[in-house]
Amino acid sequence: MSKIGIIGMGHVGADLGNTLCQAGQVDELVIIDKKADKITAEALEYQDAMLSTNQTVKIFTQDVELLKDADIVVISFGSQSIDNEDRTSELKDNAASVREMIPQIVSTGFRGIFLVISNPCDVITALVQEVSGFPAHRIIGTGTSLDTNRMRRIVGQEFGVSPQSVEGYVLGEHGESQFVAWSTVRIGSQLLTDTYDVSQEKLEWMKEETRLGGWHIHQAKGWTSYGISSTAARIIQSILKDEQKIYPVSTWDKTKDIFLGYPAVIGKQGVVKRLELALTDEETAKYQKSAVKIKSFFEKV
Ligand SMILES: NC(=O)c1ccc[n+]([C@@H]2O[C@H](COP(=O)([O-])OP(=O)(O)OC[C@H]3O[C@@H](n4cnc5c(N)ncnc54)[C@H](O)[C@@H]3O)[C@@H](O)[C@H]2O)c1
Repeated sequence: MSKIGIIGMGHVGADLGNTLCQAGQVDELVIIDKKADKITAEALEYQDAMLSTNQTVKIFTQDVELLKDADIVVISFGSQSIDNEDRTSELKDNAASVREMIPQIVSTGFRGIFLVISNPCDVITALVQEVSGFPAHRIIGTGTSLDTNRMRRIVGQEFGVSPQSVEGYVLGEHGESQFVAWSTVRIGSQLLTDTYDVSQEKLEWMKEETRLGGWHIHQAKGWTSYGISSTAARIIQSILKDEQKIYPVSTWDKTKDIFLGYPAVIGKQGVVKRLELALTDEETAKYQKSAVKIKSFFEKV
């Protein structure tokens, strides 16, 4: 029996709930939002849609107490204040929501895993850990997993291969200081920078396109949701099925004492272990810069 809670059922939370229901990925779903009418409507929509896909997921609404025995609680609340190209503009409102909601969830006796999507993702993940008091391995932010998918899409397009055959990671902040760790990027099993005649300008352009990936979508439709909800669904599956798959999630780095995007093995217990990448000196410096930035925002909340 698997049970997932989603707190914050806007574009992202609602899409995630739909993804989980359509795939029959969970047995029970508890959905919570400040907007009670929207929650009622989403529950009805999920039930209507599941008739066509022949899935059965029990939907519960607006009851925090039911999270007591949930496997995972997803944090996807948001504020409307997101500024173009600055995810940190949501910090004040989302930090207030963490302080309002996390103690309520913890006081139910919940002992599962928090999966954090809300922005600024790394800072909110760190705050959820601090407020919950949970061990760091049970707090996971989606981190740079979506950015990594965007990088794979762009590299695949540029080099004429399926993005699914592109491996590698975007690391650091899910935000402006993120970077592509080119020392990890492979097409097939071949290192991109060794195998292809690729200029520094081209690498820089692909990195910028990756960073701007969310904003291109955001500018046109006002939000992004399918990419992050399917990414979150994959992480949820790795936890529920103890798959031990590797995702570049926002995870606690003990040497930096903060959460930021780095590949980790994800299983039933949350973060099983972090990889040990052999980054170049330049990449190590960029990772450090991201850590300093996230920490400085964390210290403000
Ligand atoms: N990590 C990523 O890669 C990624 C990608 C896309 C969006 N996001 C973030 O996800 C969050 C949600 O985005 P969205 O587009 O769904 O926003 P949205 O504005 O559509 O929805 C936010 C929802 O949260 C609810 N809410 C706010 N405070 C709450 C609280 N204290 N308790 C319960 N519900 C609360 C609101 O009522 C609203 O329904 C934002 O922070 C956004 O920046 C992250």
